[in-house]
Amino acid sequence: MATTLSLCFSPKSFARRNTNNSRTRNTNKNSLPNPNPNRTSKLKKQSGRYTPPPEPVVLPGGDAITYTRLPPKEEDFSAPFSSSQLKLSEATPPSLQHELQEDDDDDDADFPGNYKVVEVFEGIADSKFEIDDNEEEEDDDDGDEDEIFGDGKNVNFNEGDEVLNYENGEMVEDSQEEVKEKGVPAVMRCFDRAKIFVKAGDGGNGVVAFRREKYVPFGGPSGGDGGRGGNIYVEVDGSVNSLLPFRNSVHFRAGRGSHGQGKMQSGAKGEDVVVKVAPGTLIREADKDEVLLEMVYPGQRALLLPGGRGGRGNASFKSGTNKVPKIAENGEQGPEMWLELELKLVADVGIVGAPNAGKSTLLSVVSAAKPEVANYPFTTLLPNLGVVSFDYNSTMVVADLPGLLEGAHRGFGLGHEFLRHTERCSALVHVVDGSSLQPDLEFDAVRLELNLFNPDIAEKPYIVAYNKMDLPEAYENWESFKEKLQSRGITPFCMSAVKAEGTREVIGAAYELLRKSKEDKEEYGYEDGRNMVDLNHVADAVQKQRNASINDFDIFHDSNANIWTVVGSGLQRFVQMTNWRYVDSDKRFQHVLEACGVYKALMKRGVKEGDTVVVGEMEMIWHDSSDKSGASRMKKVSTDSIKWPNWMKQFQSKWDEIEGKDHETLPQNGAE
Ligand SMILES: Nc1nc2c(ncn2[C@@H]2O[C@H](COP(=O)(O)OP(=O)(O)OP(=O)(O)O)[C@@H](O)[C@H]2O)c(=O)[nH]1
Ligand SMILES: [Mg+2]
Repeated sequence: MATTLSLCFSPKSFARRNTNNSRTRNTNKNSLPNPNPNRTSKLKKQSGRYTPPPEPVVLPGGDAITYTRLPPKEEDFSAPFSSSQLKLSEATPPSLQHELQEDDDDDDADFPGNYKVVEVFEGIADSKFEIDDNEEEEDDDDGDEDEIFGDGKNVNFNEGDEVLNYENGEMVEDSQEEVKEKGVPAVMRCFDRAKIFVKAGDGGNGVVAFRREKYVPFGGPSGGDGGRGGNIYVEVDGSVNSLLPFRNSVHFRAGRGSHGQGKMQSGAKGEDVVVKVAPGTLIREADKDEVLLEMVYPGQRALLLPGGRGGRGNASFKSGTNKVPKIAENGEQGPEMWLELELKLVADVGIVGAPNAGKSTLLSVVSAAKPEVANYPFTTLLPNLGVVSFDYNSTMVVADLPGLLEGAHRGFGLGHEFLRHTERCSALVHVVDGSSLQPDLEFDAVRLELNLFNPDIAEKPYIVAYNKMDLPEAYENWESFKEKLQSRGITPFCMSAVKAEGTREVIGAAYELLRKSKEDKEEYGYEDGRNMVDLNHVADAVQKQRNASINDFDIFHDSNANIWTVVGSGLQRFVQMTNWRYVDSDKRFQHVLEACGVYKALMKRGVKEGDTVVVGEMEMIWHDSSDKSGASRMKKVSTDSIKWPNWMKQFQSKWDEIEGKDHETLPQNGAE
């Protein structure tokens, strides 16, 4: 029994696909003129709906990519806190705002590019910036997307976009999750996560052209291939130390390859796009846990998404049996994805402890960093980094983190915002305030918080530094504290950070832990980031999927609706690259389906006359041919039985209207 697939698009199903599937529409866009010339202006109107974001606070010296500290805004501190949380207005002396402002100026001198005194990345939250993802998705599906690059209008806040709920002036705590974000005034939130959209360039289309030259009769096919689409790279830029630039640029689209031209001219390659990130940026696919890339060392570069291949022109289809091929391919679509970026400090040692324990004081005496030190909790609002150098060759980066409160893992206080930065540290220094009422309980409470936040952090090697030994109450409690810890197998250090006594021993011990952990890592060949992993593995995976054989496919049958769906990435790519404008495309399509065994497999599974068969974005009706001659199946397919998809006709009439009729008529099947 001979068999064919009739290319009968049902207008209904096409309409459905057209709205839901951007790939379908892109294909049409490539192959047909824009039937709606007003679309560009509509787009502009859409983007005009967004209220332009207010100018962020920018440090002197041009575009700031790093905030040292933003001046607190009145409204940020006016939010009521739950009773278990510390009220910042109480804890912060009135002069703080002024001091912070002064600090800004001082710190600027140290930027960028060293860790001397660096406090990192802070975002301003403003509900005006809220744009839901769907809206962005809509923009993405727009036909004009290739021309838009980092439009600066679509802003996506992950940390700062929370809208707090208040009832009668009281904050409504719906769930534990919400508590986490509500405890922190917006101005203190750390802009260390960002969501961006990346899309590699589509390949340019190949064209059908024939050589026409005087004295050269039958010049033959001369349609050139389309150019390759641009690639998306991710690169670590040492001069960037926050994700702040992604507040304004959310979309990164590489250029599309140019279309081929006559006289065998291939299209130009699309422009590459390099996304620059700060050292210590983790990249995940949005809403997935797996880390795709870990960008640590300045200069590291990863090919993330390779551009689509250019479609072949008709010159490439010339063969012994077909010397005048009227066929050319669409360019391959460039892959696209939403990414989540997360910035983690690249610190070797993290200083943790309860608020007011003396963490910042310790950092200030062991490094050149000048963090804010004051006698009230939550002096440190953002992590501070300092470089501790023992000699020329041995240095380490130490991060002083905001104090941890009981319940920090659930979001109380500020420390939870930054705990994730310690995930990357090799060792911790746990500072205990010796002058507190019960230092050992304070110690246990902080350890518990670390454990509850992430057991991996609690398992890191750590030093216990009992501080404020110059105060009598601390001195008195030291022996009992030491004994208690020793009975648990921990040997604590004592120090007076403010007098810089005992601090060298503490930091020396931390360095020892660090050195040991580095040695362990080197054993596993993990240390040199440049050789650590093949950073192109994401692109390789994309490429592998692209190179999937056309013969690898699965068939799914929906017996209720009599729909057969043929799924295979090779086949789907083939369908996407088929340019239905050209006469020979349909023949080739039928031929390939037969050659790769789709017909055979369908018949084996029991496909019947009139069943719907879906391959990629094509929907077809199965047609059993009654011709039983011994000729090959493809020959048996009468060209009359092949119908152009309905949408071709619809668009042809629109095109006629727009162009005023007198253009080259689309070739009709069977017209040869
Ligand atoms: N007497 C004495 N006071 C100290 C010592 N170390 C720190 N302090 C004081 O303790 C207070 C808090 O010090 P910070 O270094 O700001 O404490 P912190 O742990 O960074 O506090 P937060 O950033 O708020 O979590 C300041 O007034 C310091 O001067 C010490 O060894 N002896
Ligand atoms: Mg501090």
